[in-house]
This record gives sequence, structure tokens and C-alpha cells, in this order.
Amino acid sequence: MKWSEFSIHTTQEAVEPISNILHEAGASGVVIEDIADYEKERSTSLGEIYQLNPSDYPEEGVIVKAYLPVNSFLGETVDAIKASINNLLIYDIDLGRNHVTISEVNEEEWATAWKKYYHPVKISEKFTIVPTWEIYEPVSSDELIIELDPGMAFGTGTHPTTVLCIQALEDTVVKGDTVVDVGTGSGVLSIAAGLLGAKEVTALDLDHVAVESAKLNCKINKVHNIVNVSQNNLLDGIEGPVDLIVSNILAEIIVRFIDKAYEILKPNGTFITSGIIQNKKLEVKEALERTGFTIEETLVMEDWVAFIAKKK
Ligand SMILES: C[S@@+](CC[C@H](N)C(=O)[O-])C[C@H]1O[C@@H](n2cnc3c(N)ncnc32)[C@H](O)[C@@H]1O
Repeated sequence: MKWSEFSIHTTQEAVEPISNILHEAGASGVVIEDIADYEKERSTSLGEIYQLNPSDYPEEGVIVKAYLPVNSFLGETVDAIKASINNLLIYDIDLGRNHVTISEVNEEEWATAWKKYYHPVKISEKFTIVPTWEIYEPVSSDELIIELDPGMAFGTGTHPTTVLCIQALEDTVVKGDTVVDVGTGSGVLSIAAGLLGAKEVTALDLDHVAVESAKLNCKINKVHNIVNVSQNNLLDGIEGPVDLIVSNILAEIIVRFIDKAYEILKPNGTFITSGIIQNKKLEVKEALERTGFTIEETLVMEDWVAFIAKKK
């Protein structure tokens, strides 16, 4: 997985609200470099020696840094963060220089370091996502656990667009269903469908790294006999009829295969679409309805929307 460092030069006053915005946007760790920390008088009564490096601190103000996974949503996430930070001006919060820089973090440095930011997370009524390197004891007997090693593929399981899909799957998958997962990434949605009782899942991704990662994660979660992972462009060449299609891809991509999804679904079949940023919601909704789908439910989390649509 690649990481992007979001760095903002701001003021003491703005540190807390900006850190909150970064956490809400999915940053797992926030680093604060404050010149006041460097200049602070420290006790040396017990012989402590402080060796702070002045080059780690700004000459004035505070630098707040956060790490975001590089994925197809990064552009939208960064724009949303900047807009929320600028909104703080309405509350008279002094943003100081408000200077933002984005840079890619050296992958080798982060090859293992990023793992410390991932811990078990309960993401829905039934599901908890557990990184493969963590030990986790289920809290209740009906809890469903997805063990994930996202590696280089998208899908730590905790992105709002993924969480919305898992919540929608929880509400719709019926034992014995046949499911297609378009853009499977780490395989997280296929695994969820399998654990919910689907009898057969077709997991597709254009990216061969994702295909390998999904295969590995399906094995870890013992659903490899149910989930068939392959490299494929959207639904090209896929034949139905199937009970359910789930896809967490950008709105621009979803609209390209709505017709094909409708064609291969059984009557009354379900199409779960996620990865839709708020301002693209209408575009996808209209395209779904034009094709003949009925929107049964609209799920929202932060700036993201997912639809549960039925073929009527
Ligand atoms: C946002 S990720 C979703 C991953 C996972 N399903 C989840 O919910 O966390 C989108 C995935 O779609 C894949 N993708 C993008 N364009 C595609 C296409 N044309 N055909 C198949 N997969 C595609 C990407 O490689 C990526 O793994």
C-alpha cells in the first residue's frame, strides 16, 4: 500500500479541529510538530538530555501531518479535507498560513510501519475487521470476523464506502445467493458475502495485485471454496442470472456498467453501488432509475453515498 502525507502549516488554535477533520477523513495517525514543544524549558534535574532536532520543527506555528492511503478516492478526500479546514474560518478559528502540501511517502519506510495504525474495528452490527497480524477475541458469539491483509490492494475494510457496502450486504444477502463483486480490491466484500451465507461469489478486479490479494484473503477467511477471484474489466463477459451485484467503484465507473448489471440480475435481484461522492449522487440515481432499477435504500456516511437498488 502506498501512503500520502498530508501536511498543513497552521496555528496552535487550529490543531485540534484540524486533527478531528483528518481523523474523520480516515487518517489513522496525526503527527504534530509545534515550535512551542521545541522551545519548552525541560527539567534536567535527573540528568536527562534532550536532543530535539530543530529541523523537525517549523520556525513558527504548527505543522500537522496525517497519512492517507493512496487509492482512487485520494483526490476527493484531499479536496474534502481542504474544504472542511477552510470552513473553520466561519467559526473565527485562525488558520495561520493554512499552507497544505501533499507528498508520497517512501514505500520502503512504510512497508511495515503503517501496520501500527490498523487495529480491529467493528464496522457494522455483525462484522469486525481484524488485521491478520492482530490477535482478537470476539466479543459475542454471533460476531462475524473478517481477517484482512490489505497489502498493496485497496480495502482495509474501514473506508466509509466499504463500510456502507458491508452494511448493505448485511441487510440483503440471503443464504444460498449468487453474488458478483465488481472491483473486489482486497476481497473484503466477497468475504463478507461468503460469511453471510452466499453460495457462490464471483470477485472481479482489473488490477492483478488486487486479484492476488483477494485470493489470499479469501483463503485466510476460509471462503476460497465459495469465492472465485479473477482479473476482469467490470462485468465484461460475465453471464447471469445472479441474485446480487455489489460494487464499490467511483460514480464515473458505475454508470458505465449499470445496463449490464441489470441484464445479468434475476428479476427482483439487488444491485449495491458505493463509492459515490455526494455531488455525484443524482447522476448515479438517475442512471439506475433510467435503466429500470428502483432505489430501495440510500445509505450515507460522511461525504459518501451507497444505493441498494432492485431490478423490478
Ligand atoms: C475503491 S476500491 C474497492 C475495493 C473493495 N471492494 C472495497 O470495498 O474496499 C475499487 C476497486 O475497483 C478496481 N477497479 C477499478 N476499475 C476497474 C474495472 N474497470 N474493472 C474491474 N475493477 C476495477 C480497483 O482496482 C480497486 O481494487
